[in-house]
Amino acid sequence: MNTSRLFVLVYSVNNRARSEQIPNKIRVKDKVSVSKGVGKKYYRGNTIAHIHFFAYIRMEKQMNVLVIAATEEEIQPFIHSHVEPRSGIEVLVTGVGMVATSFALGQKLAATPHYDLLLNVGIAGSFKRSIALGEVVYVYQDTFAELGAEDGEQFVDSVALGLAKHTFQGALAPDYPAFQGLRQCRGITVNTVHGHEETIDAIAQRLNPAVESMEGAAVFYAAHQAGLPAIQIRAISNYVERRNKASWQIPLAIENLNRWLKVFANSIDR
Ligand SMILES: O=C(O)c1cccc(C(=O)CC[C@H]2O[C@@H](n3cnc4c(=O)[nH]cnc43)[C@H](O)[C@@H]2O)c1
Repeated sequence: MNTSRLFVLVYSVNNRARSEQIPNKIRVKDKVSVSKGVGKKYYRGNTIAHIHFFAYIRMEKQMNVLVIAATEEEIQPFIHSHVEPRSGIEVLVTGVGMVATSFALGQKLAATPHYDLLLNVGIAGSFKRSIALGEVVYVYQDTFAELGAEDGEQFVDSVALGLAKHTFQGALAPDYPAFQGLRQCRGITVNTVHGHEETIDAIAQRLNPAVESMEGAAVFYAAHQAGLPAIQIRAISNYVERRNKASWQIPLAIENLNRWLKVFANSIDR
């Protein structure tokens, strides 16, 4: 259960009653300069006000999160260990790639549009050797990297063509321990995983992404269309390089991703 605190302050200034709701403790401390007791006086701007009533209310609200993954394999440990109906977490397995993701998520949101957060999780490739294999990262922006046209050697993106937006932002992370200390990365989403030195150099020069997946931008796009916040969390399974599947560390990435998911679920389930 996600809880939030609400302060209700009823006070009078020059015998005229006023009230306000103050959504967290810090702001109360900021605003109430003398005391929070009934009958006490405190300063509001230049005016002395008289407090009649001060209540501290603990509100409880279920936060509904849709966790979206391309394959069941990527979130199997989490599915089996944690998700309970009361936690407010639902899982959607879409299939690999932006087309499968868009269709599955579009269908889901048409049937159930009530989510507070869409959370895209999965493994991903990294363009940066400074990111360790297995590291869990927060992808704050994602681009449909192939959306556009070729003009000889040049790539003309869909915005330059006047056809479509190609880059979408994720939401700001909630103030949960799970998000603290995560590396913030820019991502690209592709149909064809980069595996050729020339195209890897070209995309690094054009967009300088940190990570690559096959679904991220599709989730951000769907969230944008539906008016819902979306967050993308990826665990790095491989470097983007000439195809070398033997060096991919999928089990490590899945293990770390699922450990992160547990911490996240505990945050919203408190
Ligand atoms: O065996 C291969 O060559 C191969 C080619 C494409 C994809 C795969 C996967 O197993 C990907 C499944 C899943 O993982 C994400 N992912 C992981 N690494 C990358 C990457 O370097 N570039 C793009 N996506 C990646 C992706 O989101 C898929 O859903 C194997």
